[in-house]
Amino acid sequence: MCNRPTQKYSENTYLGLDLGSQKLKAVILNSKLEIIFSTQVHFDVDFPEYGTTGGAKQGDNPDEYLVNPTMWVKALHVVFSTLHSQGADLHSVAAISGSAQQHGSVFWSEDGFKRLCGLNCLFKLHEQLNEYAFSVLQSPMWMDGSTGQQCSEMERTIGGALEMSAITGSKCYARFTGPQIRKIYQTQPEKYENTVRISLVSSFLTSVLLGTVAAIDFSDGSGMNLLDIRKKKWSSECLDACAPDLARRLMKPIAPNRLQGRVAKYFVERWNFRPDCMVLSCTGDNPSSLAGMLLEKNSLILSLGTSDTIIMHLKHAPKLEEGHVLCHPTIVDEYMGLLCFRNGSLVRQTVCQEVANGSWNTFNHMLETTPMGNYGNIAVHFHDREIIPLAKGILKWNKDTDPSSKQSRLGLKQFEEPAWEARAVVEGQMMHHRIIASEMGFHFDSDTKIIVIGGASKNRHILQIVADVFNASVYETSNAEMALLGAAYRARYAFYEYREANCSCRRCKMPKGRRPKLSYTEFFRQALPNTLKLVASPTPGCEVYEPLLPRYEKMTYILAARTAFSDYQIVTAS
Ligand SMILES: Nc1ncnc2c1ncn2[C@@H]1O[C@H](COP(=O)(O)OP(=O)(O)O)[C@@H](O)[C@H]1O
Ligand SMILES: O=C(CO)[C@@H](O)[C@H](O)COP(=O)(O)O
Repeated sequence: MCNRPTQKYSENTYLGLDLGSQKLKAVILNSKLEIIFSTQVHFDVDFPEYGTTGGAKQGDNPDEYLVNPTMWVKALHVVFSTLHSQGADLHSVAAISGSAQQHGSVFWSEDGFKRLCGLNCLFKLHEQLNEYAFSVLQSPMWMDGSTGQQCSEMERTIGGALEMSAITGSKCYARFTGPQIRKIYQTQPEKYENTVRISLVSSFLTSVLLGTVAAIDFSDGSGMNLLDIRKKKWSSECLDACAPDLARRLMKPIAPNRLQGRVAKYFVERWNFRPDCMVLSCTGDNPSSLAGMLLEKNSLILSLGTSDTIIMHLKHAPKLEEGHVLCHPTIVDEYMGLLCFRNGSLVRQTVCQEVANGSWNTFNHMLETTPMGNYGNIAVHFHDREIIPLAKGILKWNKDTDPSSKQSRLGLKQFEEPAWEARAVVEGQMMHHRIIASEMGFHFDSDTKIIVIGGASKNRHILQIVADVFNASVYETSNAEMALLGAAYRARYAFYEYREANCSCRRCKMPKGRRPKLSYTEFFRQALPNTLKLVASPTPGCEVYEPLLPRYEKMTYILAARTAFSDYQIVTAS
């Protein structure tokens, strides 16, 4: 049923959305930036009809991870309906923004484009943006690692991995959208031909809110191997190396702080949004987490969501061999560094299931009753093909394993105690994160602050291992949902900027450069209390990890060599 808009609301509010791997979450903040409404949809649990595990379905090839985009549309409908039925006054929402898993893509058909522009409030969103709206119904999502061939082809055309990284901030990575688009173009050419627009998951979210296809923002656009991150334009060489007639399908990219438009009439008529409700570009979940934090020097964010990621602020864009440089989501012409580890929460969850019957309490008890260093028992758990290094498999060593022996390549079948398995998975992951972050140039010292966010950051036992392995203090924020809050904060700041630009008071009539407009950071430094809380400090004796780090690294080399060899065998066999 369509609603007739009411015109009164008590205060302006701000809506943030986060379309993560496993859930769609929403939050409404009041003018004091307090959460007044929130809701979420958990895909695996709430939508069993889509048959997802961890928010995706495996394709024919074990490295393929796919999502039917109509699931996300349905989730959006359910989230808005729930907020409305909770009694949220959606007429008070002055601005909306969102965050979404990075790299995934959505392929709009011509029919879908028309349906999006003509949404009818009498029907549900997913009754209109259904299977006819998308030319590709199995969209690749960030966990997909099946485009090794396309990565090599694109890099070769551009002049090598370093050249690709110099332009786009990253060498080609299998989950990045450019190689994924190339794979669709090569393997399903008729579907590519029938695609009028391509969105990232974040710009798909913006598109549904706007009722037309939205531009891709620079920050999330940096995760495609297509954007020149310094010139802030699509790189014509990269587009040509990817697929034909791509610029039209992607449209011009846009600054993350640019307003994309007003909310679609559909939302006004169906859920009583006000017609002038502003829609700011949605962006990737990692940039959005950075927007949710005011990071100090020496701090890095460790996000323990579905993936584990490390996020840091960079003033300039270094040229890297591994890892990613992205355009900063809130500071023009600055950058962020990102490392992503595919084997994060889902691996911890699997081991928790195996050794503790899925109970985090039992798992935590196991962590509590085992010592730092785990008596020398180390495990590498790359259940899925890891991103850095490209390696898949599980390898376990104990203190007696000789790295130069033949046996070290096979490792142990299992440890003697289930509790050692529990500690080994978490310690191994954190050793891996530390090694790769150091290789990327992050210098850990006694001033280092690690700020943890994401689903697993509520687990204090895991956080203690983070503090010990990194030998650094670990802080949590009062709300671990930083990507979600970052979205709502960006909406809040966009409304402030808009007000400042359009205010006609004497102060605001001053010539531009003299107006004391607050930057994003200044605005939130004033508006937000310091929410960081120390939750774990390194335990005396944590130097025990120093000799374990090179052993762990050696184990990852063994798995990487094994993976490269089996890839080589597949290529030569075909
Ligand atoms: N108490 C806990 N201990 C460890 N991990 C947890 C705990 N609670 C939730 N998690 C993990 O958090 C993950 C989800 O994190 P979240 O940030 O919500 O995901 P996303 O944003 O990627 O959809 C789950 O896969 C789960 O394993
Ligand atoms: O691929 C990346 C970053 O490069 C992932 O971090 C995705 O952005 C998914 O995020 P989560 O759902 O795991 O938080």
